[in-house]
Order: sequence, then structure tokens, then C-alpha cells
Amino acid sequence: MDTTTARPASPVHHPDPAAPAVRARDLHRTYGRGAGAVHALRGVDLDLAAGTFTAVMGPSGSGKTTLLHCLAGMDRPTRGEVHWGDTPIARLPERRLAVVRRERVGFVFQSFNLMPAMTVAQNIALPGRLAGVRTDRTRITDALARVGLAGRERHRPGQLSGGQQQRVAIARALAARPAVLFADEPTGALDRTTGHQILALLREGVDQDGRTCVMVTHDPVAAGYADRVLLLADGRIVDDLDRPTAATVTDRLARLGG
Ligand SMILES: Nc1ncnc2c1ncn2[C@@H]1O[C@H](COP(=O)(O)OP(=O)(O)OP(=O)(O)O)[C@@H](O)[C@H]1O
Repeated sequence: MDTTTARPASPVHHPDPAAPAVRARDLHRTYGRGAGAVHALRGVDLDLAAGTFTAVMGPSGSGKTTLLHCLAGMDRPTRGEVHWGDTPIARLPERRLAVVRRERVGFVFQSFNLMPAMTVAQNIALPGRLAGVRTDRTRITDALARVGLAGRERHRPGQLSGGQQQRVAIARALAARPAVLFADEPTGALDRTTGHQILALLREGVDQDGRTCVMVTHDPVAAGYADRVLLLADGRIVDDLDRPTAATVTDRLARLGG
């Protein structure tokens, strides 16, 4: 009997460890149609290595938030593809995308987006609850400890400073232990000192936990916390800086007129 016949391919999914954490190819996003159409993204290609911190910068209206939303699976590109690891997400059905998004990525907004009537613990558990998943107490406690807010479970957002509220928002994003954290101007509503604490926290997540972080910012000092800066203009990546400093970023932005 012939026992050498090839076995059928295994149906089990083995993630490719060499795949970039986030990859975009030929990403286009057009709002509206016809003469009034706005081409917010006009062909973006990028690979973001796992365990790196990338800042996205560029003049107002250059497409930064649109890019972040498309990369984070919060908006659908008009054309092109986004991969998280080796999973293509741009055309996943909405319910499937919601599950994968919850498992793989977190999002932090400039305005914290906490529910004022809920406690800190309830805010952290909310994304899970909306997805029908219970967030156990240790996850909440761990996430709060990670952001330096141990013991604040029962506080309400209104009893916390802006910086502390942003920490809760980060804890909420971290509770699902995402591989990638997206942040849109996370320090935009904070004073400089508080902003630095938040940036140090994002940096720590990359260095200690191997998380991938992608942040939109207008602030060259904030961008100096990143490993890499992508500069957008008119919906395209026009520059790519490794190991940026506030000075090099300011210089490149000035050349862009941003
Ligand atoms: N929902 C929308 N409908 C129509 N046009 C939009 C929409 N969202 C964004 N745009 C347009 O797309 C372009 C890119 O917007 P986007 O918010 O991505 O830029 P940005 O670089 O993040 O800007 P800013 O720095 O001012 O926040 C802009 O011309 C904007 O007006």
C-alpha cells in the first residue's frame, strides 16, 4: 500500500510570525461622488513591523485620521487592502470584522470617549459587553495597574483629571490585550506634562509588551517618542523618517508647509 501520498493541507490557521503587524496596499478612500468627491487617501502602501511605534503626521486635511480609521478597521477603504498580520480585513463582513477587531486592535481617541455615568470598571468592560463577552475582573485590575490607576475601579470619569481619563481610555483599549493600538491625537486635549505621561505609557507598551502602536499627532515632540514617522500630504505618504527627533520632524514638516 502506498503510504507516501501527500496529506491534504491542514485547515488550521497558522499565523505567519514574519508578517508585518499592519500592512496596507494601494489604499484609497474617497468621500462622496462626482464633482464633489473628496479623495482623502490616494494610494497608500505601508508595512508596520510588529513591536514598533509609528507616528502619522501631515498638514490638516492630509488624510491622517482617514488612514488611521482604515488601518484600524473602523472605516472601509474605497480601494486597496489592509492586513492585520496575514488576515485581510478590508472586505470582511461587518460582524466578522467586529470580532477580529475586538481580538486584535484597540483604539484611543483625543476626547477619551468615556461614558460619564459609568464607573471606570464599567467603562473598561463596555466594549466586551457590547460584543457579548464578559471582561473578568482581573483583566480590569491588570489594565488599570498598567496605566498607573490601580484601585480606581469605582470612580466615575468626572472624578478624574483629563490625563487620568485618557489612562482609563488606554486601559479600556488594553483590556482585550490587542496586538495593535491605534491612537488619534491621544495627547491633543492634555497639557504637556500629562501628555508626556501618556506618550511614555504608549512607548512602554511597545518596549515591554511588544505591542505595535500607531499614533496620529500634530506635535513633533510627541512624534519623537515613535520609532518612525510617516508624513502624509494630499492622501499620500511623502516622507518616512526613522528614529525621529522633534527637530528632524519639525524640519520635514516645515518643508511640507504643514
Ligand atoms: N466623512 C467625511 N465626509 C466627507 N469628507 C471627509 C469626511 N471625513 C474627512 N473628509 C475629508 O477628507 C480629507 C481628509 O480628512 P482627515 O480628517 O483624514 O484629515 P486629517 O489629516 O486627519 O486632518 P486634521 O489634521 O485636520 O484632523 C479632508 O479633506 C476632509 O475634509
